[in-house]
Amino acid sequence: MALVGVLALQGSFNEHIAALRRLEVKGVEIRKPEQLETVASLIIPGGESTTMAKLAEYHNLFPALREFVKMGKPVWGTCAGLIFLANKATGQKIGGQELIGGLDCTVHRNFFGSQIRSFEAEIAVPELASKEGGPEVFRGVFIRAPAILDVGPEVQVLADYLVPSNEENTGSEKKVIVAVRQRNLLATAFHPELTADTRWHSYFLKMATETGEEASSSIVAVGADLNLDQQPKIDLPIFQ
Ligand SMILES: NC(=O)CC[C@H](N)C(=O)O
Repeated sequence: MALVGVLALQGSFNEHIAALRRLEVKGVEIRKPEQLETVASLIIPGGESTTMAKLAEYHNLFPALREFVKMGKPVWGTCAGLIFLANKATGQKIGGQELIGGLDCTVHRNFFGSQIRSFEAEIAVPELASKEGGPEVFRGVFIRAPAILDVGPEVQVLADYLVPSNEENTGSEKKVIVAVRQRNLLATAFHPELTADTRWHSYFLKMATETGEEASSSIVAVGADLNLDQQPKIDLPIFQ
C-alpha cells in the first residue's frame, strides 16, 4: 500500500494534510527517518527553511531524505520545501543551511523580500490546466517566497512570474520561475495548500500513482484501511 508522507517538522504541514483530505487521501506526518519507509511519496511544506533544516539535522533526516529522492520516489517541495530540494540556494543565512538537493536549479531563498512583501497573484499554469482541467491560471499565495533563477536541461518549467518593475529596478521587468518538475520532483515557490484549488495536489498524486504503478502500488484513500477514528477531521481555514 502506498501512502503520502508530509514532512511535519515545522511550517504548513497540517494545511497539506487537509488539502489531501479534501481529495480523500490520507497524509502521514513524517518526523523520523524510519517513517519514510512507510510512504511512497513525500510533500515538504513551506515554513522557514533554516529552522526546518536544523530540525531535520537534529532528527538525522537528511541521509534518508536524500535516499528517498535518489530512489525516484515522488517528492513535492512548496516554498521552503522547494529550497530544500534545490541543488543550490542563494541568499542563505550566515553559515548556510543543509539542503536535500536533487532538483537541478538555483533558488533565491527570499527573492520577493521579507514577510511584508508577501502577495497573491494569478499565474499562468498551462501544464497544470492541460492535465487537471480548470482555469489556465492559478491563484499563487507567495509568503516570503523564494524564486528559481535558473534551471538545468532536465527541468520542465511549469509556471513563471513577471516581477513588476518598481522604483528600485527602473522599468526593467524580470521573469522568474515559480513552478518546476524534474522527473519525480515537483516544486512550487507558492502555497497551493492555502487555496481551495486542489489541482497541484491532484497533479502530484498522479505523479505518485505513475511511479507507484511501476512498483505495483496505489494511493490509499481515506477510510480504506486506516484507523481513522483517531484522526482529527477538522479542516483548516483556507483562502477562497
Ligand atoms: N513560506 C515559506 O516557506 C518561506 C520560505 C523562506 N523564504 C525560507 O527561507 O525559508
